[in-house]
Amino acid sequence: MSKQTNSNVLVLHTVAEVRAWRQTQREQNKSVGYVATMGALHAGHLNLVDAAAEQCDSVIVSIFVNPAQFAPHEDLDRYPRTLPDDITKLAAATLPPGTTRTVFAPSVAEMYPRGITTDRAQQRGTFVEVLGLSEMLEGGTRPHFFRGVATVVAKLFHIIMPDHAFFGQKDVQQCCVLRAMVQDLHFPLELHVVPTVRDPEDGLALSSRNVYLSPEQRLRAPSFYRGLCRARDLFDGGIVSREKLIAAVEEEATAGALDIEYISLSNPEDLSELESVGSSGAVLSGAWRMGTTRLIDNILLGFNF
Ligand SMILES: Nc1ncnc2c1ncn2[C@@H]1O[C@H](COP(=O)(O)OP(=O)(O)OP(=O)(O)O)[C@@H](O)[C@H]1O
Ligand SMILES: CC(C)(CO)[C@@H](O)C(=O)[O-]
Ligand code: BAL
Repeated sequence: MSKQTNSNVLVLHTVAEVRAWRQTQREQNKSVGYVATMGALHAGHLNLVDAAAEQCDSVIVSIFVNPAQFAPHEDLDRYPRTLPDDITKLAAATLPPGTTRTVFAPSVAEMYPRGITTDRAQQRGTFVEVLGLSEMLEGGTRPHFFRGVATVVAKLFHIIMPDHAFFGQKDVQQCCVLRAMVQDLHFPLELHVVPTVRDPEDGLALSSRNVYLSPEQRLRAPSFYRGLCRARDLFDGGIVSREKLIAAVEEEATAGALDIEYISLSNPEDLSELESVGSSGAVLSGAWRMGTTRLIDNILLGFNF
């Protein structure tokens, strides 16, 4: 049942409601900008909403913790779920006057009519896989992950039919995978990558999973970004070698006693590992663990999306 909350956010829960809403936007000649999220909204998400509102008349945010992108041992059950707060934040966002604000918060059954389990061997039904780009980096540690992301985002694109979709650079490989999916499946939309929003004090990339960090872990977490900044300084000074750029990140991350999972210098087109930054630029990215929490970050060298 759709609901107008806080007076300016329309909250929809079913595919049928979204289809009816989409038809109205079409009849009113409103362009639709879409932001996909798993909720627990923070300033990074709200920055995507701002970007969507700058470009489009009507902004829709999906809030759905997607079981298909979690492995059985991951944090699906404890992932923060804060729908009422999320709606309040969207209601309070300062957007251009007249911007229509809508939330799509479906149930798992609505999104996966055949059911969904995190046990991949037991999954049934239709899935989307972007081969090649999904296997390395994040896909190396989370082999189920991009299949789950591509599947749910393809479903959401079909349901919402946005003109523009906005994703965060923090999840850089996700942007590459989804960009390829849009191209391969001929989705009639424009995909935008929005820069990472960081803590203004210490530069840690905002992430819903930061709430898992203890105060002591939170103090150490920004050392990865400090390493990325040092690598950027080297690159700006003409250093392009993989060894030197990665060593700069490694040194800072080691000083912060981070448990590094990978540090990568990769080609922005196919995410293959590079020996040096060439004319197409490079993505310098990585993942690390702090106890049971896993965080990621990246910077772009010599190119922009
Ligand atoms: N700090 C950020 N800056 C810009 N975009 C962001 C930031 N954090 C998340 N996003 C983007 O918001 C969208 C929804 O992401 P999601 O709901 O998973 O949030 P998250 O903070 O990345 O959570 P998680 O901790 O699960 O990775 C994605 O496109 C993601 O890249
Ligand atoms: C794109 C997404 C909302 C799909 O569930 C998720 O992977 C995320 O929040 O980045
Ligand atoms: N922000 C990507 C969602 C995930 O890590 O599950």
